[in-house]
Amino acid sequence: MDAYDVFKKLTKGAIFRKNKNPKQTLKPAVSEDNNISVKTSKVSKFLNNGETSQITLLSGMSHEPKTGKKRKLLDENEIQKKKRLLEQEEINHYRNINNISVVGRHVPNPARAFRDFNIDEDIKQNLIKCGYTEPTPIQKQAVPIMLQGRQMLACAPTGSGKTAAFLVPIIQELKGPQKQGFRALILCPTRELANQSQRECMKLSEGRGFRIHTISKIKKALTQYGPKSSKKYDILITTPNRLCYLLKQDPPAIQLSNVEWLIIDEADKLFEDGTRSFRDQMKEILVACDNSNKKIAMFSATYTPIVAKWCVHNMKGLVRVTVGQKNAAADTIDQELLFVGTEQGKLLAFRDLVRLGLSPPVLVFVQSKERAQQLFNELIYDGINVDAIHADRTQTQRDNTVRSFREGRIWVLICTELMARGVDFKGVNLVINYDFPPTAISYVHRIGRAGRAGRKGKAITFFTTEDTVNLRSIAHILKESGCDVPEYMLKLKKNRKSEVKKMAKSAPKRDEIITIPLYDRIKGGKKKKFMEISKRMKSKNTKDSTDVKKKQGKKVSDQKKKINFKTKETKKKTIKVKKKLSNKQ
Ligand SMILES: Nc1ncnc2c1ncn2[C@@H]1O[C@H](COP(=O)(O)OP(=O)(O)OP(=O)(O)O)[C@@H](O)[C@H]1O
Repeated sequence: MDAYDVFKKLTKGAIFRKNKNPKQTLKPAVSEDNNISVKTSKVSKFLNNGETSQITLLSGMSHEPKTGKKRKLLDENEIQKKKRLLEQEEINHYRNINNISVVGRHVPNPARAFRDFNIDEDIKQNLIKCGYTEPTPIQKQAVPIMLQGRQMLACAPTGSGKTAAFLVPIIQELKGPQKQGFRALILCPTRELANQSQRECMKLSEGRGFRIHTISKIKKALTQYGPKSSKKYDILITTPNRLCYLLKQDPPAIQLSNVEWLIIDEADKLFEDGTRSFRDQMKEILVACDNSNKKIAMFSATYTPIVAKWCVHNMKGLVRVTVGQKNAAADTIDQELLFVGTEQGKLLAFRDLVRLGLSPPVLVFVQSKERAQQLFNELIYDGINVDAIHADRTQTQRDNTVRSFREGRIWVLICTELMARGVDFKGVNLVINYDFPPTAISYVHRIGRAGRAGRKGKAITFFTTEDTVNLRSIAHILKESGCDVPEYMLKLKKNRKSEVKKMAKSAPKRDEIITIPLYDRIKGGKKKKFMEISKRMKSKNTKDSTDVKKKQGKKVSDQKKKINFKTKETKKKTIKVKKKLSNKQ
């Protein structure tokens, strides 16, 4: 068999086509392509030193060992490459153990300690003065990103230190006070949160002399920030509502052209759709911040696709950072769902909790300001130091209540959704959702008022037969956090989107929060008594029976009088409470 026969046998069935691109020929013995050289070098590892140096890999391809300078360079490159790979692996591992995930190009490495932050010494000292010994995971990753001037969307659990994560880079970047007007703008959904962030900013920037403003008096603000003002202010922390009011003046009562950093705290709330939508206000503010070097960073404990989509389309070089699971509750909170049957059952359950011993401070969430007032009227006579905070109270009243709660003069604070986001009360031991939260996201924020900064907390959520719409999704949040949850809740049917939306927009109608008046409670017994009497009357049918009837009738009418008196008493009690409240206000 000659060579031709062997070739024919070996290529039996193979189809040969003409090479369409004759330029593409097999690469020479040692390719310049890195991949091949890496592969070949791997092969060369198996050879003993100085052993036959030429290996034929494929017909026509061979590995020629490099000599001298060329070889050294190649080895050096390889070492560098391996080093980089190892470093990246280490960084990934560090991110994993801190539950940090990032999406974006060339994301800066997370810092391990405050000393790794590329910031001035005085800020590091201020962090230590605040009692912070180590950065939290979101601070580890977000601070280096913002210090590089990158735009960011950050999502990290409630109470995980997001405020300092955006304040530290801003303080570093702005360096010191200037007369250029506001250079950083921080938007928050409520004034309580704005005040709180201002306090944190003052602590972290101590010694720098920044003028950090919140808009507390709108009349004063109308003249304070106009074009003719001294512009001696640096950082503005406010709600979109107040800011838009100033922007709408003709000419605008505030200039935002020098804003370098725009921070949107509780971003998903500020991008929420609705009747009193923040979204339109956000548009106006973004137009007013017309500095071409402006950078945006958004922070929240929860995430909605709308925000992510907006960021992807509008923020160049965006980095997305997530700590832990998206939209999950902080793992320091022990969560419980408590079935209370009916509205009346809620008061009984609450009083039971008090009887067993509550350890203040406790936050109680209800769905409306009316219900906050109703619950307050009930609890004020239970000997608990209680107060209520809601949008109908003046700002001064709200500030006083928050201060009293922080200082421990109020043990139980009844509040509405107003306090669900961002507000940081140190040491809140227990959150009670008296009314079921309107959405799973609201649940995460409400219960997030407990278990902050690594401390333990508890959350109890009452639910009745009416509260089925979000039960399943909230039950899943409990499960993901490792809390006990009955299996049937997880298997509940998924609700229609329209139902979920309806629930989020308007709270369900609920019976008034009031202890059933004595009159109503006796009513059932009274009926029973009448039945007994009439039965007896029928069986005896005697003159005596008429006497009994008269006697019983008299008793009942006496009782009625008493009941009337009691209901009058209850009414008086309510009037008293109302008077007390209006005096307080
Ligand atoms: N590095 C740190 N070490 C210890 N405590 C910290 C650290 N950073 C912040 N804190 C504290 O943690 C608490 C929660 O911080 P912060 O209010 O910023 O949380 P958050 O993530 O914004 O929460 P939310 O999503 O509810 O708004 C605050 O009391 C703050 O002082």
